Amino acid sequence: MNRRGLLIILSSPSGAGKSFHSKILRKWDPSIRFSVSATTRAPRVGEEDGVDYHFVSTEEFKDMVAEGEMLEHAEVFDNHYGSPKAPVKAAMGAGEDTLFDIDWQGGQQIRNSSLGNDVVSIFLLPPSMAVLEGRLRSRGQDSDEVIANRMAKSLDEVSHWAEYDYVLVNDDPDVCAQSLKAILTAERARRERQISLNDFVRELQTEYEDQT
Ligand SMILES: Nc1nc2c(ncn2[C@@H]2O[C@H](COP(=O)(O)OP(=O)(O)O)[C@@H](O)[C@H]2O)c(=O)[nH]1
Ligand SMILES: Nc1ncnc2c1ncn2[C@@H]1O[C@H](COP(=O)(O)OP(=O)(O)O)[C@@H](O)[C@H]1O
Repeated sequence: MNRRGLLIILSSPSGAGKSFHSKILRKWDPSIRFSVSATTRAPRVGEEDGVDYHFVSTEEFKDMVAEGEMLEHAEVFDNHYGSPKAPVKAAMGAGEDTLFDIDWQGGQQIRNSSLGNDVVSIFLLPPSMAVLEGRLRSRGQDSDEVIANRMAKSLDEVSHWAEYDYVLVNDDPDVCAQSLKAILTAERARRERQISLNDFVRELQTEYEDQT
């Protein structure tokens, strides 16, 4: 039996390194599908529609929610963000893992949904607040005002760290990437084992029923 794909949720305050590590993970294992969120935020330089995000109007976003097309959705930094449901169901059915770069609200909604048992959630912490601000600045994508807003909200996001299965400090990028790969390798093995044990226990039951 094919295993159902895992839902890998990566959260952190803005600038702590979700996009950076999500790209490394997908390069390491190209079978990992990235959940392309819909957002009402304006595209950044270099972001591609349909690849980094589906950039939509507020009206389009609200229609998607009303039609029940979102697995989860939330308002973050005054914009709407949501994860379309259909690609996630397709990936799970095909036994492939989906990676989400979403905030704590989205993580909580998926964990509390009927797919909660399929979730592996990881929270990234910055090594310090000064480094976090430095990363937001060095990314060179956001205005001072946007950076100040993200810094002001970063500790709200951090306050949810204990809701996650794993928490990593993203200091040395290679060390953090190795930890992420180790987590996925172990979680995948655990899931395979669960399936083979389920089958084995079913065989024991059949054997017993045949004998009695
Ligand atoms: N709940 C939810 N949050 C999302 C989704 N997509 C992105 N986010 C979060 O929205 C926040 C802002 O994302 P973005 O504007 O790309 O900024 P960045 O995190 O600084 O790169 C981040 O915390 C993302 O993880 C989504 O589909 N659902
Ligand atoms: N461990 C790290 N050391 C140094 N720079 C990093 C590290 N992780 C990420 N970065 C850089 O910090 C900036 C913010 O990271 P990003 O992945 O865009 O954050 P997020 O997606 O969480 O908002 C990017 O320029 C990225 O290349």
